Amino acid sequence: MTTPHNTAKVGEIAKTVLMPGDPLRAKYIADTFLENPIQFNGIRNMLGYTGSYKGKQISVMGSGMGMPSIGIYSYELYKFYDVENIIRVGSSGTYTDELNIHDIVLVDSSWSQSTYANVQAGVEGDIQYPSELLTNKIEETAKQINIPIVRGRIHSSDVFYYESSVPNYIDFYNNHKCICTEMESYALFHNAKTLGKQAASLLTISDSLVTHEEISAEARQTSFNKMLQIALEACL
Ligand SMILES: O=P(O)(O)O[C@H]1O[C@H](CO)[C@@H](O)[C@H]1O
Ligand SMILES: O=c1cc[nH]c(=O)[nH]1
Repeated sequence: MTTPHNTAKVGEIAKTVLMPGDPLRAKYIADTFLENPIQFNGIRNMLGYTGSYKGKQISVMGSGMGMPSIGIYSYELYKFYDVENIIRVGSSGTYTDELNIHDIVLVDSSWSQSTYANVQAGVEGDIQYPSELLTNKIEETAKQINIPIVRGRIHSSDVFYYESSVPNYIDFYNNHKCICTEMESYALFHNAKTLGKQAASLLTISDSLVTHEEISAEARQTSFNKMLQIALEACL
């Protein structure tokens, strides 16, 4: 079957999907790391590809930005395409000067003010967790290939640009123990749990809320190879 957002037929998407927010990062991953990638989706330019990595079939697809967007794409992958594992591979802004640009964060919980889980399934609470098994596998893989990562709680926000009249990153860091921010993991983790599937999230620090240092839009498409290597190796 196809969906309003995905023209792939069942069987064209692998059991494990790497999911960056940016569809052009999905194309970069397919072009750089997958053998014989075949594009399965282009609707709304939300590019998706299936290819092989060291002999294993893996798919990669953009999620778009924000929880409504990853909510749709991840739900369809799990529910209609028999996908078992989704590993988000995202960019993130750090809330602390203990993290530097290009550091890699493995999410072990996501705090959010989002209503996604409540609206979608009546679930209360402001924290969602990734799948322990998949997250532990990613952590072990990073150790094996000697790429340092930091495991911690993150903030999944509905907002990128805040007014100064509302609490800022200092509050999210001090009072909610979030070390960095992005915009999708909370909804992804909720969908996975609700549908009995696996999800994990790896993030590369692209900018700092503390120092205002940041990398370019182009670098956010193409400079995350270490994080991608961890995610791909963890699929094997
Ligand atoms: O780089 P991606 O994976 O899109 O992730 C982060 O970047 C976007 C904001 O610039 C949001 O989607 C946020 O979660
Ligand atoms: O969601 C995001 C991603 C990167 N940097 C931010 O400040 N927010």
